[in-house]
Amino acid sequence: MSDLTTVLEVAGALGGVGGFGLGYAKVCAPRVYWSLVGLPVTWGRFTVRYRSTMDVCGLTVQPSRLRAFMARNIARREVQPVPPKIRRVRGTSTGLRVSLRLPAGLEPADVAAASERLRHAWGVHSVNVVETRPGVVELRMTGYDVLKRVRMPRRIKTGPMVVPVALREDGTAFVRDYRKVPHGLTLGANQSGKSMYQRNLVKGLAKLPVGLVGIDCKRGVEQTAYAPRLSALATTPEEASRLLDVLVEEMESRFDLLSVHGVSDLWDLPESVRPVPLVVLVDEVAELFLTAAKKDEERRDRMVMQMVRLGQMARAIGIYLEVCGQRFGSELGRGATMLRAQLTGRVIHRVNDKQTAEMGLGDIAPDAVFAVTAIAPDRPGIAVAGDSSGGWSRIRTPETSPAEAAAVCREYAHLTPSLPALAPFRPAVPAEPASDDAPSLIKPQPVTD
Ligand SMILES: Nc1ncnc2c1ncn2[C@@H]1O[C@H](COP(=O)(O)OP(=O)(O)OP(=O)(O)O)[C@@H](O)[C@H]1O
Repeated sequence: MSDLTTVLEVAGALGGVGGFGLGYAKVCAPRVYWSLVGLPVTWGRFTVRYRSTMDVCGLTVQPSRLRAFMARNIARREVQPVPPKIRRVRGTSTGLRVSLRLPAGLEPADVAAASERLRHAWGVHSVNVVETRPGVVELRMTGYDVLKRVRMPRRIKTGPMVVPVALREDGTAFVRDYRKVPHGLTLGANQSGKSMYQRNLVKGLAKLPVGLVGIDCKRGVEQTAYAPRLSALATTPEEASRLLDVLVEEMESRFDLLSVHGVSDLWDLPESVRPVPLVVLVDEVAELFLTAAKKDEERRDRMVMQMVRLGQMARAIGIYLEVCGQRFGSELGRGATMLRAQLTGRVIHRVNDKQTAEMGLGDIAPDAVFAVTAIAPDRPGIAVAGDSSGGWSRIRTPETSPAEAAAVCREYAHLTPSLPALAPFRPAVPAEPASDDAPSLIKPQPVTD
């Protein structure tokens, strides 16, 4: 009897420790908890309840006459409504992916409309529906809130101008693919996470063979730290205006090069003559539009016109715009909405009013405006990313400190291209912070080629 009691006591203790361990893992290591407990349970629940869930969620169709006829003659049983056919079920470290072939009569929008009901039925955190091919959708379920503590997936599709920046709420990576969506706009109120987003972007871009050009008219407070990796930096509207003129000249000379080689796109040029792609990072865009005196208006108008020209034509010659600000509407002045229309890669953080959310997404993904207004103030970094296809998703960047981004820029400084036209704008490089002393500035070496 005492042996049995001991065994029960040990089993109880182990159970308690195990239960505590699982409870701890659920809160502090949700990925581990999901892999050990959530995934098998959800997979089982999905398998057992699939047909009935699809039925009650209105995701079944009446069988075809032929099927009904065959069923009557062969099986002699009542014919059931038909749910989408399961093609593949795959567990991931964040959730469960199910690929479904839709029967005639169901469309992806029907499944998307039922995603909230499916989420409750299978007890998962979220269900996102993505059309992967005509007639095939993928249900991307997440077992826990992956945006709470962001960890980027280990395997991410890369490409010559592809930068992983953030995590989507379905557990996949959100990437900026400049060849697909050449120009981007990031909006958000104070403390919404714009700088963190830019930091992640710069950290990714710094590792690619591209030239980075900074325009930061807040006296360079954000972008000076990236100096080792910047080919040019403008910190005042006057400098920005001159830099934009140079970029437009660069664009024109690149077009001449394309015409000499009889191609219409930078990426069609032979590698030996292909100029390096440039990403122009504009921080706090409103600073470029604001004018204190009448005499500044002419410069402002010219600057906006140059940016609109770059927005309209520079994709073909590999110059991409990445603009960031708090608001971007017609109140900024002439040309603002024309420029905004060119910036189709939109990332909108928490904003102060619905009107700003509409400025950001109303023209390209109107369904996403509500999602922006619903971003909670206590979750900085959450944003809604939309593009001109009308699709959108909720994203969040991993936390990256300014020191981390600056360190990556220093590490990849050797990739900074020497562009003679931009040499006058090459920023001074802050010395590596060795102590708590204020960083000193080292003047850049003159560009020789
Ligand atoms: N992805 C994120 N995850 C966690 N915390 C974040 C994230 N993004 C931003 N934050 C936090 O939110 C705060 C504000 O972020 P950030 O400075 O990027 O905002 P901002 O929009 O650039 O603000 P401002 O316009 O005032 O400069 C910071 O304390 C930052 O650590």
